[in-house]
Amino acid sequence: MSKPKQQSLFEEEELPENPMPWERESAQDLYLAEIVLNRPVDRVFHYKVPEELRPLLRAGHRVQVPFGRGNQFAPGYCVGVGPGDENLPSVRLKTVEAILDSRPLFNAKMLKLTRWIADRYLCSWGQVLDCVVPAGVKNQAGTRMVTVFEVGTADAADEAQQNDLIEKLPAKQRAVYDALKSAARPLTLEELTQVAGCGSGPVNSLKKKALISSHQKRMQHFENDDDIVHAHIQKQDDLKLNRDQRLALDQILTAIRGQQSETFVLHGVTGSGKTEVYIQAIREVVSYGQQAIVLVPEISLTPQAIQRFRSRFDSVAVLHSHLTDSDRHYHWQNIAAGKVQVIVGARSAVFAPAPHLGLIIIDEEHETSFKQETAPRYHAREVARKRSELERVPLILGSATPTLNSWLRVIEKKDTLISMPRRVNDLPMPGVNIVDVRNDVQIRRNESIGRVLFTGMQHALGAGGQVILFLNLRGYSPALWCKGCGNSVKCPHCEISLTWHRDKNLAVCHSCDFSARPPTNCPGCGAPGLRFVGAGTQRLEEEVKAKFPGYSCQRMDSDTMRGVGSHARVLNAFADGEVDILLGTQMIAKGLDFPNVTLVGVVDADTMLHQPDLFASERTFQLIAQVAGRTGRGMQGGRVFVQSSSPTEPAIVKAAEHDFLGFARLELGHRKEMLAPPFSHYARVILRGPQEEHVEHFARQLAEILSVAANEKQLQVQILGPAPAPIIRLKKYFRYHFQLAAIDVEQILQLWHEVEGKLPREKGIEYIIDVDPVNMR
Ligand SMILES: Nc1ncnc2c1ncn2[C@@H]1O[C@H](COP(=O)(O)OP(=O)(O)OP(=O)(O)O)[C@@H](O)[C@H]1O
Ligand SMILES: [Zn+2]
Repeated sequence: MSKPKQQSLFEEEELPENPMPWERESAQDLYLAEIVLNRPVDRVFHYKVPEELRPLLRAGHRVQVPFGRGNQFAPGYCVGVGPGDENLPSVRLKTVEAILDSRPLFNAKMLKLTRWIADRYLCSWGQVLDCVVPAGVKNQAGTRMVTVFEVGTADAADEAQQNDLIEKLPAKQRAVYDALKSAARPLTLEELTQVAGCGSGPVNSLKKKALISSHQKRMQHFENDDDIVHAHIQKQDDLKLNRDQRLALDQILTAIRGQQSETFVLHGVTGSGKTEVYIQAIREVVSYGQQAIVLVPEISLTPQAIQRFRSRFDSVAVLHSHLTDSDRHYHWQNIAAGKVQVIVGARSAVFAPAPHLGLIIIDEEHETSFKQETAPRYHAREVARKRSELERVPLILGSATPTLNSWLRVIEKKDTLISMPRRVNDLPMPGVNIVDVRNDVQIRRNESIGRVLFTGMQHALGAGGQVILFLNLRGYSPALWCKGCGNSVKCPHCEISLTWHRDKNLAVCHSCDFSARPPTNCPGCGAPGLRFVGAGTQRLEEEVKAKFPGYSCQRMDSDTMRGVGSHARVLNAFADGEVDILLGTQMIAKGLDFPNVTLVGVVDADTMLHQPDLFASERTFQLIAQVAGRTGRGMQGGRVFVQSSSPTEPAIVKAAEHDFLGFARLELGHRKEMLAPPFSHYARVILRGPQEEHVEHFARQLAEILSVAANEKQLQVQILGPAPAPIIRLKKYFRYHFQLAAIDVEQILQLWHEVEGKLPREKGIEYIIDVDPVNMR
């Protein structure tokens, strides 16, 4: 079952060289548990299971075990139980202390899935299991221990004597006794005194007489029931599918009915009605009593999106980041009990403990937020793929701009393509104009809205339409620039320019949250008169308000959307037409469906383009195509203006032409030439430490060891680098990185396993490995 070599704790202890014969008692008689812990080392430890826990302990349980030399108690996960085998000396095995949950948290399939993640993303099984269980489940949030009472005790006197006692009870005690006797379950003191109409005195007296007993019981007291058991929502009928939707659904239904773990790449242009296909596919599995998981990017968990699911199904659990621990615990239990039909959530919802999973859907499959940036560094799409295989259920990857990764799998016929090339109701795709702003007088005057976009906005607003403006930089000015030395002011902890936030008059680092009053003189050369250059969303908002005084404008970025519910408020106001112009960052780029939006402006298409990043082109294409897709969703049509200084850049041109296929062909061509992903796999090793030379030196050392090992073991793994990371300094640490590259990811994994235990350590330097990274900075 488990891949890492099984070792047990006693190996860490000082053992007598040769155990005495009598110590070598038959290991066969022992009942052992395999336990993994939330530590970076991927090892399975053996523990003895005490007699009283034998009938209870199962694989998937969370347990308490003594660990390490000091035998401190630590939580662990039981991944197997059974008789010991003769190869395992029984001496010095430690004993499982307690089981922490009433039921196992993982079934056999989830154990397999998590084991796979540990292997695939080079982390420990314990880390994966610990990441899967929400904190609220671990600390049993929303529950508490209470004392409950029931009649009778274990050491009760004989019956005649007891009856005699009961006969003679004073009225109040008698009332308590009778109330308990007729109760269907044990009662808390509060309940009991209420039913019997007395204080706690009679209860205590009864206890002394051993006529009633008490014990501790864990009870739920979820506070946010109202929020979770959402107010009754007007149910809606499913829509009548158009031809493309029908064909798409039919293919999916065939896979569902055949219990096939097929992966579908649902490539549907923006506004083609993908959600309706998801919903009707879910309808099928729900009719069998099964559950569906729908993964969406966190920022797409808009009220509008949630409403779409809640108005169609009776029980929908939405797992978003604002949930309290107690909400999460509540959801986890309901999902595990099979009471939830549809689970909608961000990345981690891929682990929802649905007992009879029927379908997994990932909407906006191209979003980078499906990759986790801390250990375990899994990609929810790949985890979903594996889960679909283990559970034998289909997986749908939906997007208007699929990743090249998924697209290559389609070309190689590993996944099945479903195309929805038309918008619903035969609405045309919006016309897109690329506006070359290099000679625009307004842009040259340092404004953000050029002449063409300005005229377009006037026209659209004048005709009663709404406008969305997209700019992927928050704050007022992304740089404080010194005329004297030509440098911009950097964060003292990171190699990153500070952004000026005018509302609070702070210079802020968007990487580490450092903030300070902007300096008046250049910290580098001391010259006075720093200039604020470039524009972020705050400055754009100011410009819009000045240029369009008669219209209402709302900014949406992570600065304005801090409060719970603020997202919903703004989007509702926009839907109701109270807001004419919505401007913001990525937050407004995806999934929004407002038919009255007749103009979209991409204020600066080049921001993502000039990043030293393998994926810059792909991301630029996706973002522009997605933003452009927010318009022309109603009968009034729509138009898009894309302001750029690189108007011939293929990613921008192809997005303007709504030509995903053309873009994919072009970009895959480049990647193939470089043998870059998706034609190969990368694993990125990132090192950091307080001193640059040390980090660089250590990076070279590690790269060398890996290179030698690859040669020795004849593994086809190339080492690219090391080099300074694009952000060379972050949060006070210097950073270096290198890539392990291979056609077959297994070769990388094998190489890492080969050297992992033998890699040297260097004081103060930390390193991590990120398999199939999406973040190259
Ligand atoms: N068969 C149908 N008949 C009428 N309207 C439909 C039908 N299917 C979907 N719609 C409507 O079309 C609009 C667009 O659908 P939806 O938002 O699902 O598109 P999408 O493909 O997810 O787009 P995007 O990729 O831009 O998010 C929605 O308002 C939806 O209610
Ligand atoms: Zn910083």
